[in-house]
Amino acid sequence: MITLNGLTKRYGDKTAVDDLTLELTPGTVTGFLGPNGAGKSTTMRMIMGLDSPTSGTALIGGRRYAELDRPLRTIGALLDAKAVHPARSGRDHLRAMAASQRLPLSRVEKVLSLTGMADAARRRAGTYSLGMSQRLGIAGALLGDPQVLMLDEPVNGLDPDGVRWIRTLLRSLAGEGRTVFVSSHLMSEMERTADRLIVLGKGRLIADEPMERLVAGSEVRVRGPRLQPLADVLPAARWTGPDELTVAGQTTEQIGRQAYELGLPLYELRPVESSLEESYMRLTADSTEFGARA
Ligand SMILES: Nc1ncnc2c1ncn2[C@@H]1O[C@H](COP(=O)(O)OP(=O)(O)OP(=O)(O)O)[C@@H](O)[C@H]1O
Repeated sequence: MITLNGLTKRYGDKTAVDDLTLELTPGTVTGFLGPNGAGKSTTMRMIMGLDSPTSGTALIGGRRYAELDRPLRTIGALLDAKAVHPARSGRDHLRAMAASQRLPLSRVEKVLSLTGMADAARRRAGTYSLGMSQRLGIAGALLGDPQVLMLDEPVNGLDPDGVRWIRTLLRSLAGEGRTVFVSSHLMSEMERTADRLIVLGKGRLIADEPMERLVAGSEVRVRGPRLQPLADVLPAARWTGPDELTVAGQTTEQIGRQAYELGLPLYELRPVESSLEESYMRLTADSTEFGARA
């Protein structure tokens, strides 16, 4: 469990993370989204004690990172896959991590095989591709068999097999009852992987929703031979075909009743699922720091 309470980080007059309060629960993959510069990495760094909050707290299982005894056993994180000594082999890197926290060396072999890195473990980390570095970073995060996993952009640089591997791994870790917190810019991937989504914009929480609610139909598609009277009474309706209207902000029940009262036959009346990407673009329209303005 990760608990953020009023978490805030200011750099000079810039507020990178603004009064963030939320709880990340076990057994769930929580996706962390937001435009570039929204404050995702800063939030994760504060959870790991790498940045200190200006105010508020970030607790893991009720304690600050610095208060954890052998933290790798409580929380595993991948924040920067390239933060590995390039001359060290993957195996030696993990062995040093294990030794630093008195973890059994058998865990090193276990996580190497879990991440598909056993064959590459003897090579120097400096020769790894980005995908292999990501796998080594995930091996490090899993080393202490922690209940909480936090991964910043873990699918960056992975090929489609690697992306699928991460998805399956994160789902199974949450299935074992762990808390999984993962940031990504890949919407379609988040849609398949996460149960819950947290969206940040300019440091502020702008959405915290179960995935199914974010992609649930927020518009209704109506088809029929004579829809003009319906279009006249529904200001939020727009024509999306010669015999088709798309209506925002109304339920199928409300529209069905209106059509009945106007005596209009309908061929089709159904909620339209929007993709996560569409919902995300709507939510963050006002929060992109670097977006092009028309
Ligand atoms: N050490 C720092 N000094 C000054 N400003 C910083 C520092 N670290 C981050 N920032 C600023 O804080 C804001 C949030 O940055 P952060 O890296 O947390 O965003 P992000 O959501 O992770 O972005 P991205 O998706 O691009 O990785 C940005 O405006 C960034 O420029």
